[in-house]
Amino acid sequence: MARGGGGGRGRGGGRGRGGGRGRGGHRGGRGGGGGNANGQRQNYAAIAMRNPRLEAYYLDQGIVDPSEWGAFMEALRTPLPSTFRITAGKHTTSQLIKAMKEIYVPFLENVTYEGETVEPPKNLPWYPEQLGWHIKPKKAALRKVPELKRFHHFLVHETDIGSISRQEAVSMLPPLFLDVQPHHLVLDMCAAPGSKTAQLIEALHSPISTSPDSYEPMPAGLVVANDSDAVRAHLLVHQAQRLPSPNLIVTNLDASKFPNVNVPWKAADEGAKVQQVAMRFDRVLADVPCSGDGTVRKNMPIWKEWTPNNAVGLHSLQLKILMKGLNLLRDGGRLVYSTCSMNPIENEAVVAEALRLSKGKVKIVDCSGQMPELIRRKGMTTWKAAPGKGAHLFGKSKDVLAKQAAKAAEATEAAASTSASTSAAKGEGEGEVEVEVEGQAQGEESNGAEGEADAEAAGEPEPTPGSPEYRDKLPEIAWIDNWDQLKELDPSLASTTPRSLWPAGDEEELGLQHCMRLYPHLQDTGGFFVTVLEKVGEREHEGMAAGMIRAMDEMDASAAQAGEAADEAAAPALKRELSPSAQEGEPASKRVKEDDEANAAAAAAVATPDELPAPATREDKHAADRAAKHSTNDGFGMPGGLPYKEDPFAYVPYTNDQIQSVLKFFDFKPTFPKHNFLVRNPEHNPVRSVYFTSTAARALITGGGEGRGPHPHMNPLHLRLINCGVKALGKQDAGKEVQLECKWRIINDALLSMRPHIEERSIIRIDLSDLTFLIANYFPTLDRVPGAFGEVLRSRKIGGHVVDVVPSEHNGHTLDDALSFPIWRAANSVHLMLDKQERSALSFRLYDTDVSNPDGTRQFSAQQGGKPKKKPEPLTTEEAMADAEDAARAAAAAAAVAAATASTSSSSAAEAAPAAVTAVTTDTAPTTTATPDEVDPPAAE
Ligand SMILES: C[S@@+](CC[C@H](N)C(=O)[O-])C[C@H]1O[C@@H](n2cnc3c(N)ncnc32)[C@H](O)[C@@H]1O
Repeated sequence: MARGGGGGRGRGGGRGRGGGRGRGGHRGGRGGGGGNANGQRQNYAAIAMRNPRLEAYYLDQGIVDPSEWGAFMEALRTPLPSTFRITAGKHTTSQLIKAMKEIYVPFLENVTYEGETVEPPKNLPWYPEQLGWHIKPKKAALRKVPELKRFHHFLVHETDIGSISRQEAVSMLPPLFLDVQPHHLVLDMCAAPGSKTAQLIEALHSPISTSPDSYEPMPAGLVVANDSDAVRAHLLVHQAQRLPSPNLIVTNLDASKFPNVNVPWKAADEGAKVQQVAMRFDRVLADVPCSGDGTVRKNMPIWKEWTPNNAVGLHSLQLKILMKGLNLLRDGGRLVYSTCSMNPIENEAVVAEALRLSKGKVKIVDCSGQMPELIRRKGMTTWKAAPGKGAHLFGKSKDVLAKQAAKAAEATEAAASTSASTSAAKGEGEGEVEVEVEGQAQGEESNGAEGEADAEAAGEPEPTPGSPEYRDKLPEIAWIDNWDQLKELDPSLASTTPRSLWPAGDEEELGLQHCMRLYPHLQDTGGFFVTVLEKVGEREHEGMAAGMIRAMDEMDASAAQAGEAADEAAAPALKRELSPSAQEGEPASKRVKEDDEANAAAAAAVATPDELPAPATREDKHAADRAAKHSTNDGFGMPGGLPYKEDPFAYVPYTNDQIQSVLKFFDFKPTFPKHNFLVRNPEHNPVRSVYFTSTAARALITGGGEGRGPHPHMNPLHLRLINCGVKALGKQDAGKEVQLECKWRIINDALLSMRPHIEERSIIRIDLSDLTFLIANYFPTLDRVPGAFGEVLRSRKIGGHVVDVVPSEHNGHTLDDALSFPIWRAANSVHLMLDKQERSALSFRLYDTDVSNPDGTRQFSAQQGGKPKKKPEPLTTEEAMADAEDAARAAAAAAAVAAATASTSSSSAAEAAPAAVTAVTTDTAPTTTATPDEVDPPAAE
């Protein structure tokens, strides 16, 4: 098998490749450096995969048995396999599983690269329903070996349209342990770039514990995905478009200050009244910012930047986020705390303190019986802390003093036989020979690689990894026994160091052994930590989503009644307004003034302390936000006090004439949640695009009281809401001459949620040959559309329609499951509302070629994977890996296009072999980054 990067002890040897970019971010690493003890610059690649301080730290911590040390370190120095998940709940799901097992695995069975057999893709044994996969070949092999290249193109394409997600194996674990059900309110506290959010959305719509194909278009629950970094939060919005869901809300807050928000809620009891209640979540994911040393296999700069201090600096924030998550969890609810760090300071120490602070209200769940194929280690019940940079602590720490005394004795003995003294100590203690200590004394941090390099240069035999002799060659770590000792040594440092860094003796009692540690050498993954916590209470409680929906239903019903009554009452008033004689001599200006006063009084009456009584004018749409920023409510706050700049989120009354035209033209059933259309403009009117959310999302967005200025409600301000739901309707211009009954078309992203609510009589049924015609032809004139489909089309009104493609055969190709698509029937032509890439992906799944492209090659969007609004900030920790994947993906895609364009023949074995994949059918709602709005408005006729 070709293992990327080879094995061995990893001292240099040019393995420094792949992985993330050189970024500090939340890791807190210093970067830079690269000079050795003699001031010479070292080759980055030569030191890229070793860090003696990291080894010393983790050997001392005892994170794995010393006998495993060699395997552990070797795994850390070996590139990660590529891993991916097949998206659950899509119509593609079972077909893609089938394609992997029956087509790609056999197809890739006898592939060799540089004389070695390449292992075909394998299932991740612990991932449910065979949805998780990994493949190990080197990236170069993916580019050079035709069979692998072919497979890679398939992965890239399916990833772009959301049928496959590339994600590190261990990063897939937290959502699985969270056990999300369709009725759950889920909070993803630190969500960007969103790989776990995608799993949460999938689980909400299609719990994989049932069937991977079961899909609920609009479940009762909700996923609130939050990230404090505005650019990354927008990146998350962008990523989430691959899995469009009316049940997703994206917010941009410091998770440690996530506010309590009120939502309308009604108990199930008969006669219960709608109340405003603080929202509590059934499930919370706290995948917190961390030092990320578990990602070192992909994130090479960590080798260089790692210091014990990175973890110490994050501990308090991690604890605050976890405590906030537990506060927001309902009784009986479940929270998963995870990091991609192996450091107990960021893991067990945080969980232990949260349990202590929760005073018996929270417990760790023993998940050892779940996913038995997942090889994991128990949580640590004791650990050490090294909170300072340390030079001054070194001389005084008991542990270090004892070791230094021993070393000094050894050094005296050695001095008799040799005068060689390589890196002379200039620190405080005699015999303090570590180069790093010298560096620290000057206020610098070093990873200690220099000392090791010196030893290596001296040609000494290498001791067994993990042995005491091995440890002796590594630098000392300035361990401090407890907070009191730190206070003695450095009162100032102690004043800023939390006591919770150290174990308190109650760790086993707290159940920390039930935390789960994943190490790279166990199942060829990254390093990871995951713990499942449960708040004491009734586990199977229905949660709040059902009550929120009941409340919305009741309020909608009363609003409808009130509306009817108001209409009746308004009729005479309107008449009076229109009749000069009815004004009874009262000047109009007086009436306006009185109305204003009455409105102001009404507004004051509903204002909560959160709401500020400064009505903003339409022009100054951020006034409310600026005012709110100065309020005491943390929910408005952002690090740096950035103003909230989003356009308003306003639901459109279903009585609106545009919405009415949509409901009528598309023939929506009474079951359709017609109150859930939302717009994003100050006028609160459908202008260009209309969005659609679930009812629980509407409850959250419209809760929190009446807003000010353009913002109709307060919760979007409290939450710094940046995105919700799916884009559902796009306005279509059909030219001046054409009178449209309905100017709106359904956007493909939302069709999956809307299709079940459209009357069957309005759906146009077509077969695979008709679909092929639509894929292959852009804007064919109506007279060219063949058969019964052509006849039906010509009889339909101009406007948007929905076609169902029924299971059928065409030219030896089979469509197994029905598909639905939006089309636009223009005056003289018809158009399938999919962009170029969606057509291409669909066509490939159906026919293994692109029938919309004359040369049959795959077509990618101009911007691979689309483009976020702004250039994203450098990514940190584990998702740097995902980012690296993305970069690789983009490059591979470009290479694929170039290669495919250059290739004139498809007769190679690689091209021909997976033809059987044509049995694979497509999903009902393939998604892309470009909406039909942007790609292909039908030509004006
Ligand atoms: C480990 S990453 C999350 C990865 C993500 N869960 C995924 O699976 O794609 C940590 C995230 O936390 C965010 N973050 C850092 N500090 C935060 C805070 N105080 N509140 C919320 N998010 C924070 C970072 O911007 C980063 O996106």
